[in-house]
Amino acid sequence: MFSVRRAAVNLTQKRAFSASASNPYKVAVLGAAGGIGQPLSLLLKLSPKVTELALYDVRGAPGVAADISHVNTNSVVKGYAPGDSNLADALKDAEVVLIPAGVPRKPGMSRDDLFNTNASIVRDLAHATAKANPKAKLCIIANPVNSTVPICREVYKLAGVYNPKTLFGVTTLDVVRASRFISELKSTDPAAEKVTVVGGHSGVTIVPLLSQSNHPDISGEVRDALVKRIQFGGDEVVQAKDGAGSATLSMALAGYRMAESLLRAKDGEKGVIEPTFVESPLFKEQGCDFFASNVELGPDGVEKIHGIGEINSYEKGLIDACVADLAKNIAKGVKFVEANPPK
Ligand SMILES: NC(=O)c1ccc[n+]([C@@H]2O[C@H](COP(=O)([O-])OP(=O)(O)OC[C@H]3O[C@@H](n4cnc5c(N)ncnc54)[C@H](O)[C@@H]3O)[C@@H](O)[C@H]2O)c1
Ligand SMILES: O=C(O)C[C@H](O)C(=O)O
Repeated sequence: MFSVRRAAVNLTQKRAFSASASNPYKVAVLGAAGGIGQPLSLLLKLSPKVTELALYDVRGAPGVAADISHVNTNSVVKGYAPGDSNLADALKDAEVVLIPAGVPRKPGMSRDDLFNTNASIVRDLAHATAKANPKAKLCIIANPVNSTVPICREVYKLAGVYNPKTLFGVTTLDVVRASRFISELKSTDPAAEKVTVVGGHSGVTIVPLLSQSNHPDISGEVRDALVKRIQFGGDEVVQAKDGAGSATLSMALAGYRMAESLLRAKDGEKGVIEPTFVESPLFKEQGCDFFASNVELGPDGVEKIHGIGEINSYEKGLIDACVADLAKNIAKGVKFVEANPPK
């Protein structure tokens, strides 16, 4: 027991000292005191790539920052409450900005039911980012991602600073879940299970391409149940939390993975690929300016958008259902900003 603890402490120290191998990076979390924000910030504190952590929330961020700042890694943590130039200061010089700010679902709600509350929260935070630090890589976690990401594009366009390479909807949780669920089914190591998931981030817009996984043989009712579980995995957590919110801990891991991948790519690492919801040519003709697929990341953000690859007729049906819903979700976000531009 003692030696295990020693090993853990040594690992933390080693990580802290290896920070010099990477460039210094500031990361900002907006909504940092929430269910996702807190564990996400903790994981970022453990990253040797992050040298400064800016934690902003409408309530509680200074306390969360004070707490996390005691973790024994070298990065500096600062908490920011609303007022004066605080939000702009939190955003200034950040390489990556993550936005988990917004309300989560309760049982019986769809992600789209969050639109009325979260659209304006995301619009205003995107507006602040467009003004204070338009070059930051902006990662949107707040739901409904299918609409909040287009909202950010419209806000950036109005500010004259839109760059499609730096706007990301975080869909990493869908592939995290997919690899875990398939590993449970097949009794394998989830780390070895890579499942491509494309489309958007809600219900039928989440399209797992099992034919491209290690188990293309999964078929019939087993396949249908697995696809449904991946598409509606978020509901499992919402129901289990019974009114207390949605996925926070698995989402923190997924958000951390996305941020870390962006920093690795910024540091010049080649072949960094993440699934993410970005402005994409793949289904533009069908009304979907945004689409999640595997994206190769580079120092400037999006380097190359991968196509969806070969799919079977069952998956073609899933894509058709996805595109029909997704186009509406995207249009809803665009219309919201037209009618309610940021002030
Ligand atoms: N993309 C995904 O895969 C994914 C996964 C899980 C949850 N989510 C979404 O993430 C969002 C947050 O979930 P949560 O469980 O952390 O919720 P939460 O309620 O626990 O935390 C949200 C935080 O945002 C803060 N906040 C609200 N308005 C703000 C503003 N204007 N500026 C700054 N902070 C503000 C709140 O004070 C709170 O601390 C939800 O919309 C949820 O649906 C997305
Ligand atoms: O399900 C939710 O509402 C939260 C999140 O989008 C998830 O996939 O867990």
